[in-house]
Amino acid sequence: MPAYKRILLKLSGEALMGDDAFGINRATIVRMVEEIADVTRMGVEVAVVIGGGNIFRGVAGGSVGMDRATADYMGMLATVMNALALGDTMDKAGLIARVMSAIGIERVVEPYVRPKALQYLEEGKVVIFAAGTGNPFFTTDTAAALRGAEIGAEIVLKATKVDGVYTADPKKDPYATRYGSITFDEAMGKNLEVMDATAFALCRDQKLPIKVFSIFKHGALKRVVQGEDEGTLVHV
Ligand SMILES: Nc1ncnc2c1ncn2[C@@H]1O[C@H](COP(=O)(O)OP(=O)(O)O)[C@@H](O)[C@H]1O
Ligand SMILES: O=c1ccn([C@@H]2O[C@H](COP(=O)(O)OP(=O)(O)O)[C@@H](O)[C@H]2O)c(=O)[nH]1
Repeated sequence: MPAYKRILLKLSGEALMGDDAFGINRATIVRMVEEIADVTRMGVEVAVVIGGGNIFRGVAGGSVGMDRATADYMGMLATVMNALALGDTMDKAGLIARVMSAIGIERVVEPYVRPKALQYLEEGKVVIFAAGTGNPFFTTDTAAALRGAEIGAEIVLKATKVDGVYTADPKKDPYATRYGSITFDEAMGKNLEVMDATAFALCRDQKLPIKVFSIFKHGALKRVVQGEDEGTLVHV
C-alpha cells in the first residue's frame, strides 16, 4: 500500500547526466522512468519538477559575465528540454505524460494551468512541470515546493545525488552524518545547503514535508512512496 495518494517528485537535472559530462544519459533516464512507472502502478498520482543543471552546466562557460536574469532564463529553457526528453521516455514506457511550462512557449509545450494539471493527475497522467517557477532568481527546488503546494501533494520528494540530509555537505566533509529526520527550523538554522532556503521556507509555511533521497539507489523511490525508512524526512 502506498503511503501517499499524490506526490511531487523533484528530479535533479544533473542526475540525468549519469556518468556523462553533461546532457541526458539514455540508460539513466530510462531507469528513472521505470521507477516512476512502478509507483504509478501502485495508484499514486505523480507530478514531476525537473531541473536543468545537466544542460546548463554544459553551456555555463558561455554565461560567465552574463546578466543573472538572462542566464536564469537559459537555465529554465534547459529544464524544458529535460522535460521533453522525460515526457517522451515516459510515453515510450507506456505512461501518459503531459509537459506544462511556466514560460509561454505554446508551440513546444502547453502552458501551466493549475486546473488542467489537477485534471491530468486525476486521470492518472504524469504531469511534468517545466521551466521552474518561470522567474529568474529562483530554483527548481523552489518550483517543486510551489507546485507541490498548488496541486495539494502530500509530500515533496527530492531525488538527488546524496541519500539524505547530512550534518554538513557529505561531498566536502567525510565525517558528516545523515539525519533520519530533521525539522525545517533546524535545517534552515544550520544552513544545510541540500535545498535552498526559499524552498524550505515555502514548504515549512505550507506544512508540506520533504523527503530527500538518492536518485542513484535502485528502488528508493518505491520505498519512499511505501513509507519505508529511506532518506531523510524534513518536517515542521
Ligand atoms: N547538509 C547537507 N546534506 C546533504 N547534502 C548537502 C548538504 N549540504 C550541501 N549538500 C549538497 O547538496 C547537493 C544537492 O543539492 P543540489 O545541488 O541543489 O541538487 P539537485 O541538483 O538535486 O537540485 C548534494 O549533492 C550535496 O553535495
Ligand atoms: O524557477 C526557476 C527555476 C530554475 N531557474 C534556472 O534554471 C537553472 C536550472 O535549475 P536547477 O539549478 O534548479 O536544476 P538542478 O540543480 O535540479 O539540475 C537554475 O540554475 C536557474 O538558473 C530559474 O531561474 N528559475
